[in-house]
Amino acid sequence: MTDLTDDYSGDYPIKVRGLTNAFGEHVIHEELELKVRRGEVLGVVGGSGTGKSVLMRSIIGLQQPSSGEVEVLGHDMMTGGVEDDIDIRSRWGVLFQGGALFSTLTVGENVEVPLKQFYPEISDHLRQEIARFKVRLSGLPDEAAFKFPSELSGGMKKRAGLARALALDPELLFLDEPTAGLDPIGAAAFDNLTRELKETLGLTVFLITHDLDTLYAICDRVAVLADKKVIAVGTIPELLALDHPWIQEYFNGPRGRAALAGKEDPRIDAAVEDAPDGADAGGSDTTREAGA
Ligand SMILES: Nc1ncnc2c1ncn2[C@@H]1O[C@H](COP(=O)(O)OP(=O)(O)OP(=O)(O)O)[C@@H](O)[C@H]1O
Repeated sequence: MTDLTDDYSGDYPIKVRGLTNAFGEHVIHEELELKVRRGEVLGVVGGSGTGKSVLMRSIIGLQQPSSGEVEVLGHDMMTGGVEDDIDIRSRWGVLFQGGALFSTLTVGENVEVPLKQFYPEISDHLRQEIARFKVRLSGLPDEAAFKFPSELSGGMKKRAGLARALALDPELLFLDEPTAGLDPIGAAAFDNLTRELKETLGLTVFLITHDLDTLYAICDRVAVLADKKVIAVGTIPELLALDHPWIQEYFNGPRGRAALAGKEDPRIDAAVEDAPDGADAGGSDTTREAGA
């Protein structure tokens, strides 16, 4: 892996070393390396099927890798004990693709689920109050707490999923394609919310996305998955300087350029100017639907 920014002296709440994942003969990751910095929003990009979700599942212990090391908040996810595992799971929140809300529970009750699981001693009243606070924190109106997922718009469902991910005051937040399926205004609002929560709550965010606007708007660095590995991790200007065909096509192709339009970051402008040739500069498209 090429880590393009080596001027960092802080700690890494997520460390992945030599990770290999395979389903039968199908090798998804081979000796993958990744380190996530404390307090950053790390965007994770890559073509469809490159294993972004499998990587996230490996980090949070939902996927048993074939080999390698995964360390989260100092905890070895491969060999840690059950008690430790339970403790560590209360220190992160996850927003899965599609929200993964329980359809028979209201939004408030969905947010209460992890509170009940990890803090059964909390009174019903306090638990409900905490859940309603998380619902508001996620930008939903108070009354949304009493609605069922089927009564919510796609954007509201994402926010409800976010409220549940924030239930336990996590240090780490995992977001799997949080803006997929949202209209551009809803997606931009979700981006802003993510950034605001990251800054006010001091979160470290692992964010899988195909959404170039999200990358430009809120990601401190971006990790690129290809060839079964994280081929590079760095800021967008740093990635743009690399002569890798997928990276060039992704960031410097028509959708990448459209996402860039309107951004006033001289570092990015300079990087585009200096980027190796080869990207298709023609055409235009809706950047919020940008796929890989
Ligand atoms: N439980 C599983 N059993 C078998 N194969 C799986 C399983 N989970 C994922 N895969 C395969 O692993 C590969 C990577 O899947 P993954 O969902 O991580 O891709 P992704 O990069 O997140 O894709 P997308 O951007 O389309 O969401 C795919 O080929 C997928 O079919």
